Amino acid sequence: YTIPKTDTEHTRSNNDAAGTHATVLILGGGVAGVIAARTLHEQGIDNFVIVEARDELGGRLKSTTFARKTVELGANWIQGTQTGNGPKNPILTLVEKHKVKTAVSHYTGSLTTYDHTGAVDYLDVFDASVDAYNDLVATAGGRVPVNNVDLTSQAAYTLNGVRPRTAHEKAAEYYQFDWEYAQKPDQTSAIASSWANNFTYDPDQGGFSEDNLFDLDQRGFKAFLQEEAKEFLKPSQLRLNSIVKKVSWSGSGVKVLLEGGSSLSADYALCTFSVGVLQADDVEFEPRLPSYKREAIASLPMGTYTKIFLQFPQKFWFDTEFALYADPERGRYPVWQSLDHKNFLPGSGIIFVTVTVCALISWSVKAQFIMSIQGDYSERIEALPDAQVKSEVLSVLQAMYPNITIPKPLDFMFPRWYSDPLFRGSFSNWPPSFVQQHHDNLRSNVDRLYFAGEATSQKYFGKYFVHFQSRLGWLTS
Ligand SMILES: Cc1cc2nc3c(=O)[nH]c(=O)nc-3n(C[C@H](O)[C@H](O)[C@H](O)COP(=O)(O)OP(=O)(O)OC[C@H]3O[C@@H](n4cnc5c(N)ncnc54)[C@H](O)[C@@H]3O)c2cc1C
Repeated sequence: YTIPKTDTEHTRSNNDAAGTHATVLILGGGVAGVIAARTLHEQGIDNFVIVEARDELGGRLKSTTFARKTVELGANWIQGTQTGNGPKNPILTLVEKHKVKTAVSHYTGSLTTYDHTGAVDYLDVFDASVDAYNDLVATAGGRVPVNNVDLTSQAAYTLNGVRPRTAHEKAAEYYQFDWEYAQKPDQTSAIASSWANNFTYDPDQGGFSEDNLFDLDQRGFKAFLQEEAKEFLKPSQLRLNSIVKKVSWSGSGVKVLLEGGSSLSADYALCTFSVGVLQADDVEFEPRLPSYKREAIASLPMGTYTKIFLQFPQKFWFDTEFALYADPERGRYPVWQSLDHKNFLPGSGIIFVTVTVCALISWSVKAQFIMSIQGDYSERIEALPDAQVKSEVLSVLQAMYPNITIPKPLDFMFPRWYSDPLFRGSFSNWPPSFVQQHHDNLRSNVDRLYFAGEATSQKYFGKYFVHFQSRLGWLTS
C-alpha cells in the first residue's frame, strides 16, 4: 500500500468529540511506536496519532524512584555498541545525541561466585560456560547454510557434550543463557539464539560489538526516546492515558475503540503491542485475526525477567559488578548486581537480584501457590506477597554471607511484568517450534492493519526494535 502524504477526505479535527481520523494510528508509544512516528514524519506524513495507555512514552523503558534514585524496572543495557566504523547500535546513537548517562558494564569480567555455603570460587566453571555458549552459537549457526532443522539450545549443548550437573555448572549456564533470554535452553531455539547473539555482539557477523553499556541517567533510560520525540512530535499527535480495547480492520481503513467509549479511525494502523498482550486477548480484533496470524502470535512466548531491588543502610557485599549464587534449585535468586559500586551509584546501598525461570519449584507455601509447581520463577513470585519474596531473597543473602547477620533492608521492590496487562511478560523468546513462516506471518499486515515491535524482529527479538526503520521503509514504499 502507498500511504497518501496528504489528509484524506475522511480527515476531521483531532479534537472532534465524536472521534478523530488520521492517516495512520500508531498503537503503542514504546521504542517501536515512537521510531515509527519519526519515520512517518521524515517521509512527510504527519497526520498520525500515537495511542498509548500509559501516562508517558517509553513502554518497556520504564523507570521508577527507589531509595531516592532512578532505577530501571525494564530495559537497562545497550547491548552491543560499535566496532571501528562498523554498524552502530541505533540506540547508542540516540543515547549519545541526548546525552544519556551510561557506564560500561562487564557481564563476564567482574563476578564473584557463591553457593549455599557462602563464597566459593568456581570461576573456572563459569569460564567453561562462556566457552560452551560460544560453541552453541557456532553449532547452531553451522546448521543454517546446510539447511539443517532447528534444535533446542538444550539439544545443541548436549550435542557439544555440555551437560551441567552440579549446582555450580547449572548456575553458570543460567547466567549465560536464561539471564539473557529469560527462558531456559530447552525452551529456546538454537538458531535464533545464535542470530540474536551474532547480530548484537559479533562484528564479523554483522553485529555491533561485544560491549554493554548500563544506563545510569537519573531522567530514566526512557530519556533518549522522550527527548527524541520532543523534536518532532506535536501534542495533537499523541494520546496518552488511552487504552485500546478493540481494533476493527478492513481493506478500507481501521477503527479503534478506546476504554471509556471514544473511538479513532484511520486509513492505516500500526500495532506495536507486545506479543504477550496479543496472546492475552486484552485487545479485541474485529474481524478476528486470521488463523495463520493467531497461530504465529500464539507460538512466540514471552519470557519474564524480574529485577528485585533492595536498599540496605550500608553496603556489605561483593566489590565486583555482579555475583552469581548457585542454589541447589536452578534459577533461585541467581544473578546479583551491585549498584552501590564505584562505577554505578556509589553510596546508594542498592543491590538487585534478577530471576527468570527455574526448572522445578520443589515446594509450595500454601495451596494457592501450587499452581507454580513447574515453570517460571518470575511468574511464581508475582503470585506471592512482597513480604514472602523479601524473606526468600534475604535467606539467600544470608546463605551467601553465613558469617554476618544480614541487616534489615530499608526498602524493597519488584515489578510484576507478567501480570501487567500492558506487557504480559518482559520480552519475546524464540522457541524451536517457531518456524520462519510463523515469523513472516507475525510480521505481516492484515489489510490495513500492520504490526511491529520487538517480537517482529528476526535479528533483535527481545531487545529494542532497532530494526524498525527498514521495516517501515517497506510500509511506506
Ligand atoms: C525487565 C526488562 C529488561 C529488559 N532489558 C533490556 C536490555 O537491557 N536491553 C535491551 O535491548 N532490551 C531490553 N528489554 C527489552 C526492551 O525493553 C523491549 O524489547 C523494547 O522496549 C520493546 O519496545 P516495543 O516498542 O516493541 O514494545 P513496548 O515498549 O511494549 O511498547 C508497546 C506500548 O504499547 C502500550 N500498550 C499495550 N497495550 C495497550 C493498549 N491496550 N492500549 C494502548 N497502549 C497499549 C504499552 O504501554 C507500551 O508502551 C528489556 C525488557 C524488560 C521488560
